[in-house]
Amino acid sequence: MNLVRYGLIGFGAWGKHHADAIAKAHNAELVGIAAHSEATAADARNAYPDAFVTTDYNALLAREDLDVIDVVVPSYLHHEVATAVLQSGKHLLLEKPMGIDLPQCDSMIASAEKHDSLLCVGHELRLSSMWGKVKEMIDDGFIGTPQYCLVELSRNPYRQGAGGWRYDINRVGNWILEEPIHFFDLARWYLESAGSPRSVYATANSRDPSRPELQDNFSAIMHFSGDAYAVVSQTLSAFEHHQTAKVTGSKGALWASWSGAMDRTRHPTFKLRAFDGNEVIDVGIEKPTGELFELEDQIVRVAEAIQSGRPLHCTAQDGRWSVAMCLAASASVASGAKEPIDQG
Ligand SMILES: NC(=O)C1=CN([C@@H]2O[C@H](COP(=O)(O)OP(=O)(O)OC[C@H]3O[C@@H](n4cnc5c(N)ncnc54)[C@H](OP(=O)(O)O)[C@@H]3O)[C@@H](O)[C@H]2O)C=CC1
Ligand SMILES: O=C1CO[C@H](CO)[C@@H](O)[C@@H]1O
Repeated sequence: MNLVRYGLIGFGAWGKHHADAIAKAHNAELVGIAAHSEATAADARNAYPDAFVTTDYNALLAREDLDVIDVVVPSYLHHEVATAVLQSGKHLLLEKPMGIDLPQCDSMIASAEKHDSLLCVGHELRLSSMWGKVKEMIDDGFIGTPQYCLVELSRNPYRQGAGGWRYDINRVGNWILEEPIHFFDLARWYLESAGSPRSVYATANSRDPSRPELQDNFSAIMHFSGDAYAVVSQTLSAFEHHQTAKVTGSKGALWASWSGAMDRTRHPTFKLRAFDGNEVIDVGIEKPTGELFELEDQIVRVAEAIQSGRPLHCTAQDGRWSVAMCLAASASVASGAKEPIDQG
């Protein structure tokens, strides 16, 4: 089968990992890269001398030898760049958050439908051998009817990002869209049988009085249409990177944990323990898990969707839900009240 031809827009901290994952993929090739500054373009040329490199993403999009464009730019540019990709008629892998507001998400969904393009959003944790195993065991009925889910992270502070975009509320949207968005996505996925997320109550605070709008500590309780609920909690005032998910049901419980020196380590420790109502077992995880591994699987999975129609792990609608949950949580932090979640 022909290799799927990838173009990449954005060659920053995470974009470089995307490039590496595309170059490694058995079913893909990295044909071109659009960077922003000349300095970043020079980095891309050095790392990938055979690739077409430009500082104008429209020059990349004008090429006819590309099947899919992978967009890894600061979040406030997702809508602008993704729209140009879809208008060029190519498939799209777009990093999370899908957009920083819901009209952006809706217009990208409409554009993908109009151009008959695949639109995958980069919630790669769904492909994890461990976070995905939790989902598989829930769906197999291991814990009975799922009723409660906690996803929690304790980590070191965010990086600034190119030109400081991650610490500028107008460009980042809010900090819930940065990392808790992954956990809202997991919680909704795990509690899928409980119906749709309906409302959220959230609270947050900042460790730095000069930027109260950027909140280091964040906690939310999200209610589903049945009586199930999820708790998402994160602190950025800690050390290393330690993530936990606990899911309980009418019969049993699952407890997954992951720890690394940082989010991008290739040498994490991780464990999944499971209780079926009778005994506690350690569940074997067949391959390493961590966002670099999941990113590699995501690149392959999108290529498979193009080659053979394999369903995407995370659709545009899933990406929109994740943004909707974060925006409702952000509104709740501001209002101090429980807020409804947009149902689309
Ligand atoms: N799914 C996940 O687990 C993760 C997702 N992300 C998401 O990925 C995105 C990028 O994050 P990250 O890599 O950390 O951010 P960085 O700030 O490190 O990198 C962003 C890059 O985008 C480039 N850029 C800006 N404008 C353009 C443009 N018009 N054309 C081409 N390139 C452009 C910048 O170029 P220059 O350097 O030249 O200024 C920079 O290199 C964000 O949306 C973030 O939320 C990030 C980490 C993990
Ligand atoms: O998963 C992630 C790791 O942290 C980054 C911020 O530093 C996020 O952008 C990202 O989504």
